[in-house]
Amino acid sequence: MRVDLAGLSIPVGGVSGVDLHVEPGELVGLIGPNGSGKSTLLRSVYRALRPGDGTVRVGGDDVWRTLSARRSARRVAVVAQHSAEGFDLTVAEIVATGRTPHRAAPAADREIVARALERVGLTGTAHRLYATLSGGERQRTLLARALAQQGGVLILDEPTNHLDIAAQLDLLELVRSLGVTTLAALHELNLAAAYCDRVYVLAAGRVVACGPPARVLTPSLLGEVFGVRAHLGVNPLTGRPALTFAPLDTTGDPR
Ligand SMILES: Nc1ncnc2c1ncn2[C@@H]1O[C@H](COP(=O)(O)OP(=O)(O)OP(=O)(O)O)[C@@H](O)[C@H]1O
Repeated sequence: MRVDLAGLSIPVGGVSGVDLHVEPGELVGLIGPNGSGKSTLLRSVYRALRPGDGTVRVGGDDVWRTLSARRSARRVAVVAQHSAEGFDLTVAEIVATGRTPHRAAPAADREIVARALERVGLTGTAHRLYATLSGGERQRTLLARALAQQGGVLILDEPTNHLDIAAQLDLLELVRSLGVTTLAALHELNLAAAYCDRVYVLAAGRVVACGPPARVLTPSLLGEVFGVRAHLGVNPLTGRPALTFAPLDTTGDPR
């Protein structure tokens, strides 16, 4: 399913005139400094924050003017920041809440929940309390809930926050392997560089660059937008683009 944002402006978050699209099956990263408008933009896509101007189309239909909240939730699923609810629920119960927008038979719902748990590798964890899980397992649970929603479009808002490096790589590998149309705000630029098909760079609410990471994440752009010195190379372990950074005003001497 395709996502198209045209002329999107959201005064409350400073987002202004954003054009962005995600092709079916693409993993697109949204990057930018703190406060540049990433979460605000995503919230308008998953119908939590009404834009002041412009359109958000998912699968060709206007999320705000044509689709009801329920129909929109059947197309767009989200793993948002601070999804800390559900501490007294089991993993399977949390994943089952992804079925809320649908009106399916209970047996069909159970089957879909089981499949979602299997896709994220949590089948054996289904009856554990969410509160007892590691950070990585919690994020995989929330991803399974989004998959159970069967939306066709996945929105991820900084999904790797607070995860250790293994859990970060594990989550992005998993998201990539799903092949679901995904728009993800990512703080960790090396994850964006390694896993995204394309990235959009936001600065002060506007798109300042977009394209494949190796073309977009140049030292001059990163200097301009993030105020750091950067080097774009190749990760010798994976062959994917990799960045290293230094503050703007240092010579490289760590003392
Ligand atoms: N409900 C609101 N009321 C007022 N200002 C808001 C509101 N929501 C967001 N903002 C402001 O809009 C700007 C963009 O915020 P947003 O959270 O979208 O940025 P972000 O790029 O996701 O930041 P971060 O990387 O820190 O998560 C910020 O200056 C923020 O303070």
